[in-house]
Amino acid sequence: MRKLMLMLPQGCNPECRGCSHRDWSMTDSLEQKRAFIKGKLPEWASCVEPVRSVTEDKRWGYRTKTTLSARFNGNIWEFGMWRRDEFIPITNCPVHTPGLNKTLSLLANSFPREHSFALAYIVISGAQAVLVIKSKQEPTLSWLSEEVVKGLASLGIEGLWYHMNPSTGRRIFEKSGWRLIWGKPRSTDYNGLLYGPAAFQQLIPELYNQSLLEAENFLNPGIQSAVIDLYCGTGNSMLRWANRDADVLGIELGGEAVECARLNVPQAMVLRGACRQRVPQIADWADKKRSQGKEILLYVNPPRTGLETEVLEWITKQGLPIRIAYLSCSPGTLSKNLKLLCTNGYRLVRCVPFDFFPQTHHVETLALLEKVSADTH
Ligand SMILES: C[S@@+](CC[C@H](N)C(=O)[O-])C[C@H]1O[C@@H](n2cnc3c(N)ncnc32)[C@H](O)[C@@H]1O
Repeated sequence: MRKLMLMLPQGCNPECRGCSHRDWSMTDSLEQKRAFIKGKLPEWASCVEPVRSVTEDKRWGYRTKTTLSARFNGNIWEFGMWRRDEFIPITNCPVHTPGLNKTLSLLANSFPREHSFALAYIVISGAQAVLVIKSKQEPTLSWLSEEVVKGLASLGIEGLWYHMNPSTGRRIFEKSGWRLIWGKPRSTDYNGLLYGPAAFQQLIPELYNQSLLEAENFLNPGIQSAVIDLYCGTGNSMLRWANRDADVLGIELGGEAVECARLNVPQAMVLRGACRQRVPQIADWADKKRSQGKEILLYVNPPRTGLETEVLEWITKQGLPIRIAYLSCSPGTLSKNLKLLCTNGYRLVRCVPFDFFPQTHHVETLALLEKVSADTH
């Protein structure tokens, strides 16, 4: 595909590989994303709708969360990413919100200027900031002056954590080793739901809510429905089903997300664990709801690895969900999962891509499926 090359915006480090569409026009980027999905889903290419995005002015400065490596270069603290042995500093990233960049700069200028402050990563998620320390020993707090705290608060930060993780590597967060060093442990997201420093959160509320609305319109839950929400996070989707008086079961692996989801959607039953391990409970719950005369609906939003084999087996063998909304961040695993679902009683009705990560090659896809006929299974 021929594409128009644009100038990089101010602050963008040409060495950074984070945004491979950053010098493409919006039209080129969205066309490439749609073509990429069609290429991954050739059987359903005609179902793939144009990619929904936000207006040009909202395609920069949208990231309210980031995870960056940290290093002390002998003089100052820097945040960025490692490529093999080379450190690529990211100081004023144009896809970050200005507030996020200011928070990073304030913290970098406040930390003790010494290698013994064993900071490995900084993770900022909305109003919660985590300093991941590659040591068992908690570092000094002498740097956290009233002035720093005031500065953080003025930038919208509400909770600051040390996370002691001596073995931190690719896996940044462990279950233990968390200590809130300032502020409060939970904040409220754009939809009014509680979240903590480790929970997953989608960016660009306008688009995310559009994807939830599409799923809601398709699933059409009501008092007659029982909705199974897999990989439910803090409960943004579950709240929609519960608000329409459906019975709701959510499954989520992250402890903090489960804790928040239970508070955010008290009407729902939320189980903690990997979905594959919760299949027996999912099956029991669905059978019970069926015997009460409820229709079964399914909403899934798994990580890149897609639906687990055990979950797919339950769906295809029992065939209980009459409609499925599947929000996927990986067209590759979506394609594999769709092949199985569509040769086992389901039909893809629509495929709506969303540009949740402008400037990058990433694209999210909402696949809407219905059961072919009630007596297929
Ligand atoms: C793409 S996020 C979606 C979260 C939520 N649906 C939302 O929109 O905010 C995937 C979620 O699945 C959780 N997760 C990852 N592996 C899981 C598994 N095997 N079983 C259940 N949840 C899992 C993650 O903790 C994360 O919250």
